[in-house]
Amino acid sequence: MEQQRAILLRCASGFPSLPGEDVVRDGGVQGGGDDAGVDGLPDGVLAALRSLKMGSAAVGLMITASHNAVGDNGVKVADPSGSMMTQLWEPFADALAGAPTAEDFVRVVFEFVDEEKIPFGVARPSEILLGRDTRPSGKPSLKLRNRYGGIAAVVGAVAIDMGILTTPQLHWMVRRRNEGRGASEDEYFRQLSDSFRNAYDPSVWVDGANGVGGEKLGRILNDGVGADFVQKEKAIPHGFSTSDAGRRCASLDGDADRLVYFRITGEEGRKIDLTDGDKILSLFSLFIKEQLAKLEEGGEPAGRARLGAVQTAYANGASTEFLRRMGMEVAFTPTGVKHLHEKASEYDVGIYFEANGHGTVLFSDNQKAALRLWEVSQLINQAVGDALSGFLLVEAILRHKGWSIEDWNSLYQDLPSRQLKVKVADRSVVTTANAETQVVNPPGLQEAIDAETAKYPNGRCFIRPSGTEDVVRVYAEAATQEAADGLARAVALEVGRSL
Ligand SMILES: CC(=O)N[C@H]1[C@@H](OP(=O)(O)O)O[C@H](CO)[C@@H](O)[C@@H]1O
Ligand SMILES: [Mg+2]
Repeated sequence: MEQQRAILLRCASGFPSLPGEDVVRDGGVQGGGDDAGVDGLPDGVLAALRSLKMGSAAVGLMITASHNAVGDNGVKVADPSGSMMTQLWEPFADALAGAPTAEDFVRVVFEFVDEEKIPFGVARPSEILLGRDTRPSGKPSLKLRNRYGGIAAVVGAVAIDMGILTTPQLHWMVRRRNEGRGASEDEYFRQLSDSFRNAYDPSVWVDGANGVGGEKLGRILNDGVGADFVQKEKAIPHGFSTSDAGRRCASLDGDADRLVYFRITGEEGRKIDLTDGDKILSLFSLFIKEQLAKLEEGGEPAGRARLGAVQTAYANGASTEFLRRMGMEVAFTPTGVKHLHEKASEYDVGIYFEANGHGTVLFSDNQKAALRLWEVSQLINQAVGDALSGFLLVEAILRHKGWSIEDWNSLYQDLPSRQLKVKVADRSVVTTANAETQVVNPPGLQEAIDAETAKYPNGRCFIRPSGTEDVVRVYAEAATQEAADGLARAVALEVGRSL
């Protein structure tokens, strides 16, 4: 234990040569001084400890900042099941990342090891699968070397560089590896293509956000592109033009775990018709409900499955109404896929999507017995939301129904909406309740929002602190675009005044 403490301290102090390098298979890490320091060390240590806690099962570490600007970077940790790292460990991750000195870092680690009874220092090596997106900062560098060093310093664990991957591919690989099944990229694509023969329509164009998703789909198209841009700005991404009007287009984000569709209308300059995550949820719900009804008609007990849709407050109000009218049970959770995923797993078939295009379908074991659904369950990534498998399933269902993107889009008409962000010094002063739809603190702000909202017919508005940026987000819906814009602006001013 003392030796482990000394090794960790040495790593955390930023020594250029790290212990355990020879147990690392890294395929080309340079020792250069391109980005000196110990960035990456906390994530390496975190992932290695998580693996130890879970009986040395494989854990994933994805180096990506998803839809954020190319200069940003971050990491995502995949648990041994392939889902996101347990929320119970988030305070520890924050404490590691925020430790001001090497000594503090080591103290945080050892306190946590004691508290969680992690079998620290055992001989059995754990395995960390590393993935990265196409950002230049993801390239093998000193940061990566620190990650390896951090991993090795904990237990002599082995890090395996899986190369450039989508986030969902890495989650899938972690899950498969821990099931003792083939986990290569070839196997990922084999599973997708086996369950998706002939569904890809070559007339569909894809905006890959210049990210790893595009590369995986055949290298397509990063500022002014991607699912976040298309969904929030409702504008045509770079690389597309009004001459593509009418065509069905899909847009992924930088690490391919978000998917939205759009159609360039060609009217009023650069306008698009957005078919967002809410509509993907609606399409999937419709299809799965129909299949269940058929099974039930045929006397199949699987047809009586408990089917649920999971949304956040950002879901367009019209989508919720559509789902409820269809007879779906609809549940709401706070923002962030970890919350939606957890809720969806309570159903026999749980479908979740954020409006921005993160989501997937989860099947309980008894449901997978139903054959069509089995095919769908094979196609759609059970570990995490995956834009590539989501895209293929949309294409398969549209083909099955003979639908165009207009048919699909006309399931319901979106209510006009507006999202704004207000830059604040300390977003943590805002706290919310009721799946983020009510402000608890600062006092009086919810009353001010209610008063503004009451001025607009069909108005709905909420605010919440972002989990990823130093901003408070404002969302408003109303009967007209002008009204939604007006409500969002008025509430943004209230937020500014009260913080
Ligand atoms: C309004 C919005 O799109 N929020 C996004 C954004 O979170 P914030 O906590 O709102 O910053 O990034 C998350 C991670 O990608 C995503 O899950 C979430 O939906
Ligand atoms: Mg993403």
